[in-house]
Amino acid sequence: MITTMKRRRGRGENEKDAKKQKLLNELGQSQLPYLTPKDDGFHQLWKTKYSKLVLRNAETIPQDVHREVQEAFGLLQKHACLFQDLVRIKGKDFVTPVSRILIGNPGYTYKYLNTRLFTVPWPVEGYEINYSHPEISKACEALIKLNEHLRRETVLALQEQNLSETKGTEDSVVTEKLQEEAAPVTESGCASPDQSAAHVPKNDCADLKERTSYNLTLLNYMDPQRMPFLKQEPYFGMGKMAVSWHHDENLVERSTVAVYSSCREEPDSHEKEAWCGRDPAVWHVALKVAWDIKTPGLAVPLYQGDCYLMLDDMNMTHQHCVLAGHQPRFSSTHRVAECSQGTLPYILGRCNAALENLHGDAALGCLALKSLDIGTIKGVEEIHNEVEFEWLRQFWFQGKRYQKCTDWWDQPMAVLEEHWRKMELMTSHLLCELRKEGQVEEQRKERIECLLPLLEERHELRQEWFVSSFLFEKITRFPEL
Ligand SMILES: O=C(O)CCC(=O)C(=O)O
Ligand SMILES: [Fe+2]
Repeated sequence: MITTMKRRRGRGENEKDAKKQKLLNELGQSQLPYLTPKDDGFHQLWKTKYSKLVLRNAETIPQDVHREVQEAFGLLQKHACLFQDLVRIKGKDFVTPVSRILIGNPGYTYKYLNTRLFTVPWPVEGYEINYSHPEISKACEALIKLNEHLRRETVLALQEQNLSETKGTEDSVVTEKLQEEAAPVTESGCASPDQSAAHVPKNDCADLKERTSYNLTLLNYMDPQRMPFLKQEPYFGMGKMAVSWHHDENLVERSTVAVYSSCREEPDSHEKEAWCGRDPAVWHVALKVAWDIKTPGLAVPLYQGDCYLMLDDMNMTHQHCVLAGHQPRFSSTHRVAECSQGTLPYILGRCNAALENLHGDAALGCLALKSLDIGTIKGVEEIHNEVEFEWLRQFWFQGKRYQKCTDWWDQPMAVLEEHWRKMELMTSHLLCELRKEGQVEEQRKERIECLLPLLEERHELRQEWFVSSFLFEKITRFPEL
């Protein structure tokens, strides 16, 4: 818990840096090779080293999905629902060049680069959701529909890849069967209970469902004309990047990431053959094998409505980045977020557990702590830090952005804040108790030793948040500085 909370630089990051530096040294001045579709060997490279990247051209996606999703992008933009994030990389704060919004299951959150985003809920049964405008409701509906489409495509793609390992004439018959089955996925998530397990040996049923049930999508938008200071891709010379090299974080292990890409085509005016390497006017997703400078990189152009899938463990074995074209572009990136500590019911449960140690009535001012056991104290103060830094400050920091779309988080956040206030009281009660005379000295020492690191952490994190808020305010309000 505590380690995930820290915004400070961890040992892992330093090791990664050293590894990266070693690669850069080996590389020296030269640039690594990469292939695009106009290069010989592009398809061969894709097939051999990037086989878990699957492209679904726009033509394979139903027209109504395209229409509704593209309309949704326009509506979200019209209502100014997308925002640049302040993220923290290697201990430093950065504002992302892309603007984002998270849409997904009600009460879910997704943390990337130390920023926790909260979902604008898409409509699922059993939840009443107020949207601030019917057009935002419409947009969320389109995205859940796209989500379902991509989920089915993913099941098919995973099954096809496993089948491609089986031999001979059976292939086409089995593929046909699976395509029929992938359409309405049953409650169990398998194409058909009696067939799939036998044909898909590596992905057992429950697994397959878990690793394809996207629970949220992170939408990205960027207009390159308005972003003159994009970073150059450093290893291959691929040109300007909208999103730098990374692995997607906080996903269920071996889960697929599915991306819908939407970008108007360039009016056909630029010199087609004037460049070598990738076409700088066209958006691309680029991939490389992690920590490997022998395998050439791959740059795949993305045209209006194209989708790509990063299947299975591809997000772990490879890194990806997004190369900017000339036109504005939206993408919707569907993920299976690892949410064991990232949902509203989870954090409410934690708070309730902490408040169990509170005896009495806050309103009447007669409060007491039930137990001063070191285990209990530690547990409570950890939860106190968790709700403050992982939830409340994250939410406060992002200001009123969620209210542009929905009031969904207002009430739960007020409840969490109320819980946090009680925990503040609990800490001050605890400190009072520890100051009291007449305690067994040994016990008192033990309690202080258990409490101190947690209070120190709270203090440091409050300072960090203060500095970040100040910086963000400055950057967003006075970008010219
Ligand atoms: O826009 C894309 O194609 C992918 C963006 C991406 O990699 C991300 O949001 O993590
Ligand atoms: Fe990504």
